[in-house]
Amino acid sequence: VKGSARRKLGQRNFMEQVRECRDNGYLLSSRKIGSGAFSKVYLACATCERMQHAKLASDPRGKHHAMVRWIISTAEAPVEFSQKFLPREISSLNATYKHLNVVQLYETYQNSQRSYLVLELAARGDLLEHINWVSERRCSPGLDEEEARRLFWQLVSAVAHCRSSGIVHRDLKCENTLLDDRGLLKLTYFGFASHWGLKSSLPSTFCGSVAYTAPEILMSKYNGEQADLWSLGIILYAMVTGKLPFKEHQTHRMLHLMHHGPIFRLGMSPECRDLIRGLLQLRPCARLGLQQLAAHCWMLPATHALSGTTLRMPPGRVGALGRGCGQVAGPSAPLLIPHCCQLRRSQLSLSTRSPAETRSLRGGAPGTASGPPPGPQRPTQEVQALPSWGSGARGQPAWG
Ligand SMILES: Nc1ncnc2c1ncn2[C@@H]1O[C@H](COP(=O)(O)OP(=O)(O)OP(=O)(O)O)[C@@H](O)[C@H]1O
Repeated sequence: VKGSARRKLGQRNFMEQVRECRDNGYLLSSRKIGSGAFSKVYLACATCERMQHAKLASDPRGKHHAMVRWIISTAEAPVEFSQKFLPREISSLNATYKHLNVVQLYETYQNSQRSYLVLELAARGDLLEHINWVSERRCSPGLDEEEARRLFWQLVSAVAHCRSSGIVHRDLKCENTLLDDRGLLKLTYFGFASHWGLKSSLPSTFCGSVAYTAPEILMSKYNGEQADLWSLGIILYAMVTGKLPFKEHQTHRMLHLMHHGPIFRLGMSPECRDLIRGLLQLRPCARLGLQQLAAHCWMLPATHALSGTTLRMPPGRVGALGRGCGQVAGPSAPLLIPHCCQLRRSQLSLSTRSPAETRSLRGGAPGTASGPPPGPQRPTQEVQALPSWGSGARGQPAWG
């Protein structure tokens, strides 16, 4: 009886959401893409009238038909979530709008019960799923360096764009980078992001997931920008090895591992090792800066492989010169960023795992799914090489 009452309530809520969406110009599909602790993500499309909305009409990809609708039951969410993280997410996505590698937020609206976010659809799961799936298919952990370079380049480009928009992400990890149906990487989840100039440059809260967290944050000496560079190093290592470089639950053991540096597998190119080492420097000021990272010799083939637009780095954000084999561009030198990536299909047989399977990969956190995501069926047995072993579903923060 309890179960059927809950089902009825669920149906009534869903019908309310359908109505609220229609009133706001969106048709909600019954297909749930996934759910979080306080959210449900559904596929939706805009009505013709809604399509005239400025942001939808100027979608950089011109792909208007598919988008996700993130519905957050504000009534059920804790105050901290609805008053702190959600507004942060929205303002960061607004600030970083119009970059090919950052998830686009088209619109938001809310009532007393719910907040609705209309987001660009990234239909192919996250980077973690992709790495695990490719590893399984290749029977060898990690992506090949060419593919890793192409994806990493897009991530660096997204991070550089965020910086030039005044946003420091502070929770960079494989699970927070999604892939769309063209295999383009989309940075998302800005709930822990900080804006330059709003407060002091040192964030006061510990954000993110331990496995991707920089040592200075574990030691309570914060600097969001340089910590993001550490996380980029962890992500690159994860891409090319299919593993996390440092895996310990206790902070002091984690710091001990970090102190010894990452262990590289045979076969990894010296350039790639050099880049990872440059990012995984214990001292934040010794870490490669974004400009140096983008100009590093391991990254350079990506600039040839991708047709590009130019991106100027924010002034005064250039790190120390001359690390490793990276060639340092001048402070105002434009960086090539991917404009339209010519990615090979064979390299982009991305995840079509259902959210339920995704959850099991992420450590069995709660989440439901109704219906598989689009694309060909994939084996359900996944390599669990890269558990998201931080502190929660998608690495809920370990609050200090
Ligand atoms: N723009 C998007 N395109 C496609 N799928 C998305 C998009 N945004 C979120 N999702 C998927 O929807 C699911 C739920 O995401 P959501 O952000 O609501 O919760 P979560 O962050 O995964 O969980 P929690 O909030 O509990 O940490 C995830 O599996 C995520 O991959």
